[in-house]
Amino acid sequence: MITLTQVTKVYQGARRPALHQVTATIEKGEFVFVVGEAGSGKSTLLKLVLKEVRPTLGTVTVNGRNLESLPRWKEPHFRRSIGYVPQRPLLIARHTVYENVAHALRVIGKTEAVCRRVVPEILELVGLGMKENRYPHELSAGEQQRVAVARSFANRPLVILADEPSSAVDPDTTIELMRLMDRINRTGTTLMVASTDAKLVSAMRRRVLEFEEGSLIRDQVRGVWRP
Ligand SMILES: Nc1ncnc2c1ncn2[C@@H]1O[C@H](COP(=O)(O)OP(=O)(O)OP(=O)(O)O)[C@@H](O)[C@H]1O
Repeated sequence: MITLTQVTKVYQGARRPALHQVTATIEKGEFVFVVGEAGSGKSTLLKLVLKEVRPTLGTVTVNGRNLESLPRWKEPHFRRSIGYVPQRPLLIARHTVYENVAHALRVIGKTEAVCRRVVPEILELVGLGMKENRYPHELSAGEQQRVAVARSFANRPLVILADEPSSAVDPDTTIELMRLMDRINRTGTTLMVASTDAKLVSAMRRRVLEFEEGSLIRDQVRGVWRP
C-alpha cells in the first residue's frame, strides 16, 4: 500500500535532514502509529505520503504508484483519494456538521442524492447521528475531531493519515477517538497515525514506527512506546 525506500528529506536551508534514509512498507489494512519527539520527522513522513513534500532522495510509492511519476495535474485527485485528519480539525464554521461532511463528497463530484444517503451513515458511525444540524462552535473539541474523522472517511479512502489527532482533546475523548479509528480500520482502511501520546500508543498495541531526529529507529508489531 505505502512503501518508502531509502527516503531522505532535507528542507531548504535546514542543517540536518528531517528524515534520513527511511525504508518501511505498510500493507493494506494496517494500523500504524508513527511516534517520536517533536521535530523527529513524523509530519514530514505523512506529508511525503500525501505528496505535499517531495523526497530529496529515495522513493515513495502509494498504491503501487511511485509518487515522483504522478503528474502535477493529478495531484489534487490523488490527495482526495487519501483521508487526512489534521492536528486541529479545520471545519467550516458557517456550515453544519452535515454540510462539513457533505462538502468532502461534493468536491469529488458526488451528487446530492449520494450525500443524503452517505453522510448520515458516516455520522452514525462516528457517533454524531444526532448532531448533524449543529455548527462546529456548538460541539466539544472531541466531537469536532470526530467530524474531521467523518470527513476524512466520507469518500471511503484506502488510507487515512492522522497527524496527532488527539493533541487537542482530553484523555477520555482520546480513547473514544481511537475506538473510532479502530472501527474504521476494521473496514479495511489503512491508518497511519502520528502521535506523541505514549500512553495511548502503548494501550493500543499496534505497529509502531519510532523516529529519532529523522531516523527510523524501531519498527515493531504490537509495539508500545516509552519516550
Ligand atoms: N517546511 C519546513 N522547512 C524547514 N524545516 C522544516 C519544515 N518542516 C519541518 N521542518 C523541520 O524538519 C524536522 C522534522 O519536522 P516534522 O514537523 O516532520 O517533525 P514532527 O515529528 O512532526 O514534529 P511535531 O511533533 O512537533 O509535529 C524539524 O527539525 C523541523 O524543524
